Amino acid sequence: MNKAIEFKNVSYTYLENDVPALRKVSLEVEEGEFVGIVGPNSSGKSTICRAISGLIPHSYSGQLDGEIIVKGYKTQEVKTVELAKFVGMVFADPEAQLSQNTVWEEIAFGPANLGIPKVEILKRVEELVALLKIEGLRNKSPFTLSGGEQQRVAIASVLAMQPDILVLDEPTSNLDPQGTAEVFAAVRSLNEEQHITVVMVEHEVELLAEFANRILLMNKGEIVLDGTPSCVFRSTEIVRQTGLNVPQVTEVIEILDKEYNVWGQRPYPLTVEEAIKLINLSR
Ligand SMILES: Nc1ncnc2c1ncn2[C@@H]1O[C@H](COP(=O)(O)OP(=O)(O)OP(=O)(O)O)[C@@H](O)[C@H]1O
Repeated sequence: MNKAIEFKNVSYTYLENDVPALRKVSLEVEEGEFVGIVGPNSSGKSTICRAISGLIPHSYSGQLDGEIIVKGYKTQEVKTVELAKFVGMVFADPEAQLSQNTVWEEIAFGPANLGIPKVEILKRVEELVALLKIEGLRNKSPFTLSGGEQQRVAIASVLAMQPDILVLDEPTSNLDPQGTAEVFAAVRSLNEEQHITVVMVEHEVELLAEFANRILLMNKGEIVLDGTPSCVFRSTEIVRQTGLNVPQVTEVIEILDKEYNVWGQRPYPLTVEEAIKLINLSR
């Protein structure tokens, strides 16, 4: 397995801020992983995303120590336009990422700026509208779409640059449940079928528990837990100490177990499906 992202002892303090946003963070992400980042407000989640995409240090002022290596390149030494060929970044507000008259032009915009030949751009746009299930929206204005559709267009326009790594910073925080489900389904298929490495900051712990294969729990600029969703969300005490909730199913089973000792040696489930499976297995 090749490393997609490496943080070696990374600390970062924004200019005019006394408190470091990242404190000696070390991290290795292999190609093809789907990493979910959770943590309370101000714990450093967005800062990690900015550091992966090179916005830190290139577009933010502050003190960066340690080394960040993306696809073998030290981000400190490579311009953000160069890094954009490896890393695509999607933000919370889909509308703010859109600028063109039609969905087609929106997706073609990035590669056209890079001077990619028109035939290649055509091919990429057609592949992406199919992949993100937005074929019917090609000629529509991005500004007339639903939040979920807009976010999928934003993801498609980032993917048009063919990055190996997709970083999403709370991509569903402005979306309704339907839009959230659309974005998660799209990201899962990009990860599983296109083998794109995914790093996703998300408040929806239930969905991350189901979709990600690794969770980082951040608190006060540090990674306090790093493991499979099952390993992280079953560390209920540590998760709660940071002020976060564990998935609701896990919480209910834990309460029942503590009160009535009904769960035995089985691991606490993270999803309803898992709970039903574990209950059926023990019948
Ligand atoms: N542009 C900035 N300038 C100065 N300080 C910043 C900036 N962005 C973030 N910070 C500070 O860095 C720390 C970490 O912020 P960050 O946005 O990475 O946290 P977060 O976990 O993403 O929070 P949230 O969940 O609220 O978005 C916070 O103390 C925050 O105030």
